[in-house]
Amino acid sequence: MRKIIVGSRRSKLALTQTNWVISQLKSIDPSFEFEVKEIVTKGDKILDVTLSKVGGKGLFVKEIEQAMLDEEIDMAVHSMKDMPAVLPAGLTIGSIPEREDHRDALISKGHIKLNDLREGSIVGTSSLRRGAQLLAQRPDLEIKWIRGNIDTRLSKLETEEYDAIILAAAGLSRMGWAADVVTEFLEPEVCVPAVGQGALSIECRESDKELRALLDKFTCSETNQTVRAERAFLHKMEGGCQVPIAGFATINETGEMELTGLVGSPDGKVIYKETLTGSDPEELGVKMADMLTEQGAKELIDRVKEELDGQ
Ligand SMILES: NCc1[nH]cc(CCC(=O)O)c1CC(=O)O
Repeated sequence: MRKIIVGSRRSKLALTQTNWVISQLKSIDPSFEFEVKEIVTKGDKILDVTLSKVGGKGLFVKEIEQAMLDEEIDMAVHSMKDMPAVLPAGLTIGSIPEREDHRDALISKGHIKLNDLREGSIVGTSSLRRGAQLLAQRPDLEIKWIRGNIDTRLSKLETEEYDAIILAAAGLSRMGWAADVVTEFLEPEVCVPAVGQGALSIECRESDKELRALLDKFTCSETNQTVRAERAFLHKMEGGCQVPIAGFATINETGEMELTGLVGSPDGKVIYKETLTGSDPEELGVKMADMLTEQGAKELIDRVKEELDGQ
């Protein structure tokens, strides 16, 4: 019997996701055994700085990937949103399971909806993407950075001066908290989700054929396609998470893929946003990036990056 060592961050969300994946894999093939090994990443240790300033996405996954290359662990479950565009040599995405809720969720004191928040309300988010899109609709709001795990952020809403916070619906759903805390789910028309939001990425060694055969059975073809289109867009834009970038794809009634891409300025004053349809995920993502670039998105990204570097 093969025993799979699964590396996981120590946060409640990471462990919940990891254990959920393990239970699903066990029901697909009961002949595998699993053991969870907790790993504390740099991203978990740095809690008081903006994510974009401390090195972005890679932060949460690098150490886990090293452990996988060193064969200390065999696989890891990541939030797709936290995955860098390019994987280290020797590793692969073995599975992309069906996507959870893709939307952002507003959680406010007194359950006041976005449009009804009083003028000047303070909204907590550490995401430039969320900040820009909120400000585009409600320039009067004050965006205040907030860091920490989901539970930390929820308690900060209670104890600090925030009127509302925005979190990914998926994380709240996986924790079983969504029904209790969410004031309003923000549809993509209101706030385009982060690339890969709500999806998971199961990473393993490229050479691990046995595990890959199992993981392959757990892949959702629709999620795989749509996330690939979103990630191709993100990769071509070269934005990282230092600039407000959003991307969300679905498969519509006619079976065609529909991708919405967005690039904006952090203050929400400039927003480039388009929706395109197509069938090849990578082609569609690149087409979106080219289109927004033509409109001026690339210059905006370079300008925003320069401003951040100068801080
Ligand atoms: N930025 C951190 C992060 N990475 C993944 C999730 C959970 C949601 C998901 O799987 O997309 C969250 C929390 C959040 O954004 O509220």
